[in-house]
Amino acid sequence: MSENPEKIETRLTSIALLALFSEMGLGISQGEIEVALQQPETAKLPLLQRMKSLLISLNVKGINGGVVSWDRFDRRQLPALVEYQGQWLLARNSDENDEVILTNQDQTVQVVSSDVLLISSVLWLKRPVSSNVSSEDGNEEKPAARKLILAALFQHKGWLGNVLVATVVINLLAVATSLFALQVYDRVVPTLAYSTLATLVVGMFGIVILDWILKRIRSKVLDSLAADVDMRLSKTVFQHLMHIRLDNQPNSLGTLNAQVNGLEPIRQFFTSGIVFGLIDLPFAIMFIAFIFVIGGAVGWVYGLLLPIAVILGVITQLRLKKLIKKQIQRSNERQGLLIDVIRGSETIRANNASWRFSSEWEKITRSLASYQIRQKAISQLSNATTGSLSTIAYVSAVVVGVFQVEAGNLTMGGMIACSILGGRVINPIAQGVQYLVQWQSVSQSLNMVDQLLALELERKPSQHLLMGERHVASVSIEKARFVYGESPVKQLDIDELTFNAGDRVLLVGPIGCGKSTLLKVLAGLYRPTEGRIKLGGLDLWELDPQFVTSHVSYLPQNVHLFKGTLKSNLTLSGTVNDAYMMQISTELGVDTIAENDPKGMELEIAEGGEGLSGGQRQLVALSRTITAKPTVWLLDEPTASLDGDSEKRVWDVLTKYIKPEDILIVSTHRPMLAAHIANRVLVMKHGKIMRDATPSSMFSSLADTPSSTEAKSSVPRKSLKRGFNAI
Ligand SMILES: Nc1ncnc2c1ncn2[C@@H]1O[C@H](COP(=O)(O)OP(=O)(O)OP(=O)(O)O)[C@@H](O)[C@H]1O
Repeated sequence: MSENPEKIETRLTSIALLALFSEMGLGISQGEIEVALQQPETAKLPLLQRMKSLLISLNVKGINGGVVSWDRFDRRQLPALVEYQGQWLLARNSDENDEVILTNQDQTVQVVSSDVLLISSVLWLKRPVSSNVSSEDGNEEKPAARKLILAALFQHKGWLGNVLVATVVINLLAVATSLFALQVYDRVVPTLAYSTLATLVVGMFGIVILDWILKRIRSKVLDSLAADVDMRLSKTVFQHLMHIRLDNQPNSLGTLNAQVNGLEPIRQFFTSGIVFGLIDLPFAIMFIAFIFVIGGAVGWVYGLLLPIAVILGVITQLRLKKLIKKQIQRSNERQGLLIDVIRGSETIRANNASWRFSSEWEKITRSLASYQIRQKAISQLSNATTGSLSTIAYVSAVVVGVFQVEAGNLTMGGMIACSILGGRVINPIAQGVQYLVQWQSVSQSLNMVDQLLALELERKPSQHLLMGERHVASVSIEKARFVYGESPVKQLDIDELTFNAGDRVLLVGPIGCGKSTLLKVLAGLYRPTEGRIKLGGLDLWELDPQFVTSHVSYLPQNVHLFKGTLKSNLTLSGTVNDAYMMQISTELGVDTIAENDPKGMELEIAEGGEGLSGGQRQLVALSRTITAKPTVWLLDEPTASLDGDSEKRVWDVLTKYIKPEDILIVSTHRPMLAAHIANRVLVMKHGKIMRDATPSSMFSSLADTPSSTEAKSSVPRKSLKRGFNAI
């Protein structure tokens, strides 16, 4: 849409903007706004562009905004500025539903009925809900993913117990190695007592075998534990994903993908990593105590290494925090772009737009690479420093040991035993530092999974679900409003509408008027933001979803087929009788798709339905809908991709299978062919029902009403103006 200069006579004042900015929590003074408003180059710009440059000059970023007419504005998005009696005034919600509180320029307030604002414009600004990995104020959502992991691990406390015992024994065996060295150097070497040596060697041999067995058992237990935890978590997350409210799904596929896949690093960290860390680290402290016992002051060397290494790990972690957050965001953007490009490859080629996506890809990859290089540099610095610290600790321990030997506090054997034990201290400490560093990525992944788990489900898990009547005799709408996400524009605004058994309804109206939205809301795919949808007198959202889907069938405008066979796509729900499916498919002409293929109904379908034409896909979807035997048929442009003959055939088949008591609602831009089965026509505009009449009274004028240019041009210019995305 090109932006026509909008002739907004009403002057934006610093007082009105100040009031709105303070409501939004933006700390901007009136003086700053005055200066920004007085810039001559912006004075002649259309309102939205002016607002944009105003925000830029005020250095305010990340704000969405737009201008809409009051009757399409979602009032829950107040406060906003409303054009009223030649002034922009701050409007806030009042306790009374039909009233709005306006703040005048002189700071007095007036309460007006929302009806008086019907023709007013609304200028709304909003900070988008942060899609960041964690909230800026650190006020994180409850750690659902952490809880899930701990619960999954806790379920295996028997296994964890075994691992614990094995690790304790393995560590104690390490003490035996150092005692072996102590005995050999102090007892065997001075006296050449070979029998003692032989006994010690036999003992050590047994210890080595035991150590080998225990380590094998431990790794097997941990691997199967990890696999089990992974399975449980993936199942929970996938189940959640399958039941998220559709109108609540994140817009970014890259983010969604990362949220689902975020479990991988978490699982690895929590199972193998943390189990080792939790057990090995306390043992490192125990070994330091042993070194104190054997080598006295030598113990201080390792005692000092531990806090230094922990400080190093914490500092590294803090340095990585912001970097990893940005890296994940960029990586999600890249995944989203990739998915978009693969899906839209034909459009990209046809429009010669590859360069645009290539340059976007390069831009993201470049910044991602720079984050990765910086992240690697920080991690490697930490690894190298830990390595050097370990060597310094070893050398220092030897030097201190020499003085201890000189003072007669330590024998040669004791010194070697201390060195062996020192190695057992250094390893877990170095590992601990690595875990601290890894924690940043793991914690970001945890936040991603948390965000996914925080998305509202279609039905609350604890909700008591109702089962309706066997026959659904009516579908009704009561004061239903629907808005997409954070949008301030109501895409559905219907006070009362009832469909009764036997209704055959044509839904017509200009593009984007809300026909598909209405069908999705009626199908229970989108939950109305306000109001209710009733199925057979019961609230659709309190009914068992299986009951809803067994009565209501929705045919989407854009048909999606899945990887599999033609048959598996026709019988998607898995509850369809094969003979019935074949009968419907033959009547619709779906069987002709497989006619020339030796595989017949087992014809392979690629991801997204590749391999079938648009019309063929529509026939497959229609077949699915008819075989579902619904009571309420919601068809969104059912014949848009079909030729004249196929369209006629589809209507004949539909007429045959729709029972007299069923309810049929069809959204269409080509009403004439469907008109013969309709007994009611609804005309929509701006999410509202403008006319509800019989076909006979409507069709004489329909040719130039609903989807025609007249309908489009009759949209008041002010009703929906442009918005802008976060800048
Ligand atoms: N997922 C979405 N997020 C945000 N806005 C949306 C979304 N889907 C649709 N809209 C907006 O909602 C409005 C109604 O869309 P809808 O698809 O219901 O129109 P329609 O009458 O079915 O159009 P058409 O005749 O072209 O199919 C449009 O203005 C559209 O921009």
